[in-house]
Amino acid sequence: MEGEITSNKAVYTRNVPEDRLQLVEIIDKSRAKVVMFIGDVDSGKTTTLTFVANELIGKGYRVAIVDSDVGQKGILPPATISLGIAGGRFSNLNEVAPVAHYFIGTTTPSQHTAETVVGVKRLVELGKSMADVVLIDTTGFISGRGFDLKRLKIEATEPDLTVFIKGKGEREGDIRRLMDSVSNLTNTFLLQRSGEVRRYDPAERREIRRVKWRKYFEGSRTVEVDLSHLRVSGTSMFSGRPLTPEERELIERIHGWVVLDGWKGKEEYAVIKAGDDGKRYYNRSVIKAVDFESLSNLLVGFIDGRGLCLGLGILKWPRLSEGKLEVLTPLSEGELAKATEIRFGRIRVTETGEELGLLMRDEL
Ligand SMILES: Nc1ncnc2c1ncn2[C@@H]1O[C@H](COP(=O)(O)OP(=O)(O)OP(=O)(O)O)[C@@H](O)[C@H]1O
Repeated sequence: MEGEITSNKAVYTRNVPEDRLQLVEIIDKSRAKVVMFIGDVDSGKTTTLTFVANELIGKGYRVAIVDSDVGQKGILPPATISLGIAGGRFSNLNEVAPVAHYFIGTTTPSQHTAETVVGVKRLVELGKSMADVVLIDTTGFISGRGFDLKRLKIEATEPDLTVFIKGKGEREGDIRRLMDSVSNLTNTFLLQRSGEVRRYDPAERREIRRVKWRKYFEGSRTVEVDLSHLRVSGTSMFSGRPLTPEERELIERIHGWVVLDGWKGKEEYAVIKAGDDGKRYYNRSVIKAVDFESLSNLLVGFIDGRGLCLGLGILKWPRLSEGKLEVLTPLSEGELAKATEIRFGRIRVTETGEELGLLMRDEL
């Protein structure tokens, strides 16, 4: 089973419906530069994209792939959006060499719409400058907020062609509505759903992710991150001025917390407190209280001066009084030296791939 799961679930196959060949012809004839693939969960998006990419490579195209399927990434690392350039034919997205990443910090885009759109846009632009055609893989999140997300991605990247895979059951209507709503922004093409697609339940999807996390963090080591050298983003912690002893005492007295560290921003406070007392009644727009435990094994990203993600880390131990973080990362000294920023994610995960939980966006 492990052998099967170490590769991505989508692999190259020629056993695809006829309309995929028609699609390749359209891309070739129209010289489409940006093509986005949309469909519901397990509808065959990645399998279709892999087929189309290989056909185009066979025709001599230099193909870039933007993998924005954050829940089931083919191009590592997980929880980012990645740009890869195919060096030649490939059977599996994980063979495509990554050239740039954008940090999302979690495996579901629902609370990170803005980051997802910005990331896809930036990597598509980069891909356009490096390849003849950019193929964009997306998540199967297409209803509710997912509907808006897909629309926004299309508005931002202006694909020459957007490929939809026919939905099944109630998803059929979602796909039709989405297609209608963007038909003034992009050319659209509706593909049949392959009879070969197979569904993966949440436990199987988690298991596939577990293997990928483990692969990414293999051979990692703990490094000391000095916060006086790196900017912190993705959280209201570590910014503003430190609390005065009086403020700390007052907050502790009012709320009955043990405050480990805290900062005063323009108008709001952020504190790290020991233990979760379960109290949620305080006004979070005034004070953001972070449980120390929720920082353990939190995913972080190392960001370079261009705002792109160099790689990931797992926060192992915040040494608050020293202004330092101990972070497990596979990045080399040379790569870490390019980081200007450390960004906080919203998933807790171990280096063996065990997902300990997602955090709400406003929790940090
Ligand atoms: N033409 C095909 N022949 C054989 N298997 C297929 C075919 N199309 C899809 N599958 C299988 O169906 C499953 C789902 O396909 P795929 O991973 O491409 O879907 P997806 O829409 O990209 O999924 P996700 O929602 O995770 O992004 C995979 O196991 C894949 O191998």
